[in-house]
Amino acid sequence: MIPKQFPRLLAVRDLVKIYGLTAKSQLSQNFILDKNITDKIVKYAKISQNDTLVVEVGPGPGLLTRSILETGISNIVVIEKDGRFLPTLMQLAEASEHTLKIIKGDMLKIDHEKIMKAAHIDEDRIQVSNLHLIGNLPFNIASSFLVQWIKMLSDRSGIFKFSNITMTLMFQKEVGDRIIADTTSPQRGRMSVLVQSFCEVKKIYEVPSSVFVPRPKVDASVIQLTALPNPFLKGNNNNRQKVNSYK
Ligand SMILES: C[S@@+](CC[C@H](N)C(=O)[O-])C[C@H]1O[C@@H](n2cnc3c(N)ncnc32)[C@H](O)[C@@H]1O
Repeated sequence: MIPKQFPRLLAVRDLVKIYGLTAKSQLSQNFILDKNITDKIVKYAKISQNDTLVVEVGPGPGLLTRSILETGISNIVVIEKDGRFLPTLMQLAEASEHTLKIIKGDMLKIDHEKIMKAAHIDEDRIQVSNLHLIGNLPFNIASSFLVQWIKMLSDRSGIFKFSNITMTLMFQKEVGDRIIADTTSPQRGRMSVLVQSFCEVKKIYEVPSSVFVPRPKVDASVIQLTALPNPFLKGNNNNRQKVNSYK
């Protein structure tokens, strides 16, 4: 369901000009200002209304966010470190009738309770709910994000307590290739083994450097990671029972 106010919002490209939003290289800001591309990312990500919560990391001026909202999703929280984007994101939040909640913060340091609070999700619902984590990640720290999230996924902490978790994340192509490399690939390394121990992985979209503003030196790819079932969760605890039976 598309909120009625959306067509009256200024185009993100114009908002970027109006607010003088030049990219900050230290925050690895390479924007996508072409709605066809963000719509495709969302389409290939298969974000659905079954997703209880969508969390977007680094929304920037918010074009990918608009594409997500247009799926009719009812709950989205975005975390953005750069305060300059707050006015454009707030316009979008108002137009979405507050389906969109904004947190200004650093995703590497944030207390995930803050995300759960913003989303109004209580602990009881988490174990039967779906989380979709999405983002055109800042290339310079994308691997740090992923390693932190896999660690949290391994102990099911923070937002990784949800029972079903899908992540749709943009990486620079070379990093994406390492994440999905199988045992026969020369690109296989620590990152492939770590991520594939906890997730099914696939490349869903290749994005040439020419679609970003400013244009980075490298191409990118969107990788989808689906968390493998946790053997220690309720209803899925065969391993734990096996351990107990030896006592
Ligand atoms: C590659 S840009 C993508 C922007 C926008 N999503 C797009 O596709 O046009 C990365 C975004 O992540 C933000 N960012 C960088 N480091 C961050 C962090 N530690 N926590 C949250 N956001 C961060 C940047 O300010 C920027 O908006």
